[in-house]
Amino acid sequence: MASQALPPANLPETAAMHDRQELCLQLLQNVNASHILEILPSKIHDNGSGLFAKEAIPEGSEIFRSTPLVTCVADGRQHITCDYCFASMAPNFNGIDSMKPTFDAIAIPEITMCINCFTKSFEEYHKFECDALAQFPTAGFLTRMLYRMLAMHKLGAISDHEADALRHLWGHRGQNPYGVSSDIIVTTVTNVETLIQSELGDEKIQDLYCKVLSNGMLIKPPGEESYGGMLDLVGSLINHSCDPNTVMVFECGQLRLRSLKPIRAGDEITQTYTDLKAGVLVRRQELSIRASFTCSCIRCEVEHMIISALTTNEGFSLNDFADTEMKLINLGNQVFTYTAEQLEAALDAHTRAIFTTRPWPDTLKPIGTIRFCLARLSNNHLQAAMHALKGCLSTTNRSGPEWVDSLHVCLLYLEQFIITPGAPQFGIPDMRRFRYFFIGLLNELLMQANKVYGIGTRYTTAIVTWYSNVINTMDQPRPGEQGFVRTFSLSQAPVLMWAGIEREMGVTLTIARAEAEAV
Ligand SMILES: C[S@@+](CC[C@H](N)C(=O)[O-])C[C@H]1O[C@@H](n2cnc3c(N)ncnc32)[C@H](O)[C@@H]1O
Repeated sequence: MASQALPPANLPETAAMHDRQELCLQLLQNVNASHILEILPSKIHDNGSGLFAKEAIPEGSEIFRSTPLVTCVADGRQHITCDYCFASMAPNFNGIDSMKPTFDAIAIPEITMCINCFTKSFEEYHKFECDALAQFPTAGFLTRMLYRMLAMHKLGAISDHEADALRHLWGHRGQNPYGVSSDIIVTTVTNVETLIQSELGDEKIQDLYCKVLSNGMLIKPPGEESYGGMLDLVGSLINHSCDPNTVMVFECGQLRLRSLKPIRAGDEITQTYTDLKAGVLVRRQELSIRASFTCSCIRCEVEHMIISALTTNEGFSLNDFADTEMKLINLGNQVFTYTAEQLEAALDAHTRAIFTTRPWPDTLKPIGTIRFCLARLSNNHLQAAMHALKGCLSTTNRSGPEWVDSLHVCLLYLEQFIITPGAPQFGIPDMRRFRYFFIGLLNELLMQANKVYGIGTRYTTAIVTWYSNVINTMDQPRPGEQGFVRTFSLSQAPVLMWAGIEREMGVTLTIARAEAEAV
């Protein structure tokens, strides 16, 4: 049912979602939940709401599926990705074919769509959105989501309870949500109002824009750049932690929320709003700019203590450290403007500027990311494999999406080396050992990906195909067969030694843990 006024004014502006329990129940009824959930005052911060588990949820399970209120393709991908179903013409980053959907696209001004999707989107919003966006081709994805929501509102595609819920989400108006200044918000709103000819008026559109900026989330397939953005009403109620207990997966046009660890009845459900491959200072900076808060989760507090101790021992300041980390991240972002030698020299210069007596510790972020950059730039498969392995094993955090991502990228480099090893060199373990190490890690990737993303998703299906192709070429014992765990560990030791990685940074396979528990 269409709402004529968005949103109805039956509560003060400041009322949080949990103050409207009947609305909360309606929102939760509209998602396909596998576990009982509730919306209550957040335990993490003051005033706002949060999503809570009402019953225990095991690790690696689906919590709910929801169709987002609005989705939108990412900036720069408008001409290669369908702006309705997200099918993509772009090659995916790892070249696994089953991850690449195909479609018959039609290009309309500023975006591309599958033929069938065009008809559906025309009815839902395109009728009004298309001409408006053609006059504002530089609009970023969050602004395009605002256009879309206003077009949807005009066409009656936003229900009363959705409009009501939008009203009670946090918007950070006046606090530069997503780092967007008040001036830009006003200009954007004036543009949108003229182009879409919404009858809502400045104030309500500004409010809605701030809610889009504060609650819009990225759609990011595993291991790839973001495809787009979405606003999901229940998803928007999930607060941030740098040690989150859930992950959002976008699959078949739907948001799937999955548990990353066991969640007890009464626990608040959390997700990350930031890249967990960054260190605490950069994460806090990013969260403060984009989401207007300082994270004080346990992981942040512990990491902060470690860095503070380093600053005292090594004689540099927290600001020096944050600046250097930013410089290293920028090196990684501009990786293709360097040669491997130049990148190594820049890494060395930046880190020596603060760590004068010893190298940047291997487990301190963002060294893992830089090692992957070195792997990318290496024109020698052996060097690339060594850098990638060091990058992958530089973290002690061995679960969740970041670990899946690291394992995946590392395995691509190891596979290249195994296929084209080059002339044997002194100190390199024999290829048989390398293969056992590789298949053990690939099996680990499969098990971790199933847990994080769920069995049968596009990603895990592609990993299954990869694993099946490789396993056929392997000698026995294979993962799951008697003797494999021992063979893996005998193979891992010389590989780590060759790469100069401490033995204790090696991988304990999930199947090894299961085997040990069974004894
Ligand atoms: C997407 S909303 C989350 C739901 C929000 N609590 C509500 O009631 O609508 C994001 C906002 O919640 C607050 N928030 C989320 N996680 C937080 C955290 N860990 N610490 C402090 N504030 C947080 C911030 O104000 C952030 O901009």
